[in-house]
Amino acid sequence: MSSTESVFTANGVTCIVPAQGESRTIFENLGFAIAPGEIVDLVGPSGSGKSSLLTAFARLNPHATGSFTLNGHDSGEFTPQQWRHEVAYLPQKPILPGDTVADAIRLPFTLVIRAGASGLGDQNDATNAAAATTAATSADADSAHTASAPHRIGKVGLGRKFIALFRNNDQQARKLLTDQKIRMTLDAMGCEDIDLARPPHDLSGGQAARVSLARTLLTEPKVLLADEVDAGLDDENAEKVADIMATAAAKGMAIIRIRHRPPDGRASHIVTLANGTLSEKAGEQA
Ligand SMILES: Nc1ncnc2c1ncn2[C@@H]1O[C@H](COP(=O)(O)OP(=O)(O)OP(=O)(O)O)[C@@H](O)[C@H]1O
Repeated sequence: MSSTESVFTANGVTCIVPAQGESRTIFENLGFAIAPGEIVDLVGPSGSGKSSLLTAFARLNPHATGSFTLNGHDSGEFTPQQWRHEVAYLPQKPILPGDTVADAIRLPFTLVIRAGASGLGDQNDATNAAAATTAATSADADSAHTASAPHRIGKVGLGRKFIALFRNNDQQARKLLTDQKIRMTLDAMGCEDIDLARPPHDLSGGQAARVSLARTLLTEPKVLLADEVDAGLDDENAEKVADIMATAAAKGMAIIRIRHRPPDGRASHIVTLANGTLSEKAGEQA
């Protein structure tokens, strides 16, 4: 694993989940590090704990413990929201509420304004925006891994709340993140095919994956944790998603991708999680 000039490190990471009234250790005392601009692919058998590890890195996994640093600063120096701004978790299934694609992309910024109006906006906008993105997009992770976030986004609970907040604050969010800026950002990512005025539920799977990725990248995390975001996509769309990430990495973002697809030549390292152990085999570099 990378160690020189790491932007992110993890040490002593352990995950113990409840299992039929007892507990089961998924992995124990794992270490990991990644440098700015690196793409590390995390692979391994189904159920080996890849998602559990990524959600642990994002401090979203209540069953995991460990020490984490960002640019040499211990995670304890950050609030969970600040941490998730810098270490952003992107789940496999895009969740894009709102009437239009532009609204869906603006969601984190809309929620920032809402937080400010409620007197909760005591951190900077980007931090809140990223935290909101995580909250809005990590429903899968929440349901699987986060005991402290019992609401599901969707037809009930948090979903409606987000949409209500979204409508209330849309005007201000439009000023913070204009349609023009969104258009330029999407075009720069090779997403010229995505119409901002379209309802998000009309998007193809590949388009939805790219919009979800674009939304997270707009909040400028230092580390992106991408949990199988190319699963279920055809090769062409998987390539587009990979291109967008490679461009972000070229600008310095550290990216960890859980992947089940064959290597695509973009990873700096490929790390396998199996039987509770992380290993990087010689010759597996992409
Ligand atoms: N909250 C939880 N409660 C109980 N068991 C859990 C919980 N979260 C994860 N597990 C179990 O931990 C193991 C690892 O799950 P995880 O989703 O991290 O694996 P994975 O490698 O990402 O799998 P896949 O490749 O199929 O997505 C699985 O056996 C899963 O059932």
